[in-house]
Amino acid sequence: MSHPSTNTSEELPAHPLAGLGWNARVEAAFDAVALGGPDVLLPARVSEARRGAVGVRMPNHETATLSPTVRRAAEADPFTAPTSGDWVAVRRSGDTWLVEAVLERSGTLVRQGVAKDSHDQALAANVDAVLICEAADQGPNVGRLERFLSLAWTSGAAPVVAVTKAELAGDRLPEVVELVASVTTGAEVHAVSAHTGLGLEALAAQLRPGATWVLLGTSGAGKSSLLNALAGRTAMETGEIRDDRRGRHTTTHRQLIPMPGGALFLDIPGVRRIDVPGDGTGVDRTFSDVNELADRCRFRDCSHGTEPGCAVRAAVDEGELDSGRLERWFRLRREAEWNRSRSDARVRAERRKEWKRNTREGREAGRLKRGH
Ligand SMILES: Nc1nc2c(ncn2[C@@H]2O[C@H](COP(=O)(O)OP(=O)(O)OP(=O)(O)O)[C@@H](O)[C@H]2O)c(=O)[nH]1
Ligand SMILES: [Zn+2]
Repeated sequence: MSHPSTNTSEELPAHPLAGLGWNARVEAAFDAVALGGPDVLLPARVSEARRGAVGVRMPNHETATLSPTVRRAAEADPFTAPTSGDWVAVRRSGDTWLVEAVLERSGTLVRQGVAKDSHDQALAANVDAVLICEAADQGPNVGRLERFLSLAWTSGAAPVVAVTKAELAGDRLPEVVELVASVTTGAEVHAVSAHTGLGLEALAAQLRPGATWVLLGTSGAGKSSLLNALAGRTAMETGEIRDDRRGRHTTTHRQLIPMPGGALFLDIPGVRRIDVPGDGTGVDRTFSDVNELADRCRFRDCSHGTEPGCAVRAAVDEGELDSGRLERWFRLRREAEWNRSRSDARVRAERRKEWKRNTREGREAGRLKRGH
């Protein structure tokens, strides 16, 4: 029996933000911006990003406006704008809250900027795990899965794959799961059904307290249904409800959704197009099996075409590597390369602009060009 005066760590009250994923890393990031400054800053977590403002939990729901510094930084590079899941430092100013800083992120899901001059966008920040949903009755589409996996791995968060609507696959389920598992190296695959409850307990056991999750998957993959089944309540609207309300005004509602075991789900905007990030690490990780083979090729710079001693081609010939997977690896690597070159081009263009603004030569160049 514990005595009231014994003050063991178990008896310390939990941090008021513990239920929102507050941990030692975030605390250190907060201290780095909050200590020593003239203002009293408080930590808060972004549940919903809007233009010029954010919905936050601290832990009660509040709205916070972006401070001029944060707004200017977001205008210069939208990637730095506070997004769902971000931890921010806020300050009371009159009767509003001001976001004074966005704390250092870990696990950021990136929407690759695709236009030549476009910036990457942060879809969700401080994500620990990504739950990728692929419906059992529609394929599965392994190419799409590899794209989602690349996106997840690049973020630094750990992917888990849910083969949803598992009961619809009937006798084919083992075959479907095997196909999914064959392209899911280094991540768990769970066959689940929101309707029958199949696999939910095993998946729920993965949702560790304080961990932040994001759902990825195409529209209709069963993400909302799965989330509701795991939560044991209606936390997100499913397809049927939305169809009922079609035509009526709907708000996009982004939230931090608490789960029974203490994990959180971030409800992020649907990812329609999945462009592989220019940072190729996610593609490398997704295709780690192919990369391991490539390490055994005779030539370091083997293109896995017609070179002698190519371990990758040998694996295809021996039936150990699916030729379709090899083709998809080539394609995603090319795409990542292309996206990287585009963002490099944007950075170069911005540096040139900066140089023109800041240097005397630049000003002179401008004057010469204008002819006075
Ligand atoms: N048979 C069966 N149907 C399911 C299951 N889970 C979801 N569905 C159905 O699949 C449809 C789409 O489910 P949602 O949960 O709305 O899918 P979503 O991925 O959230 O869709 P978006 O919000 O558009 O991205 C709905 O009609 C669900 O009833 C399941 O386990 N079994
Ligand atoms: Zn090779």
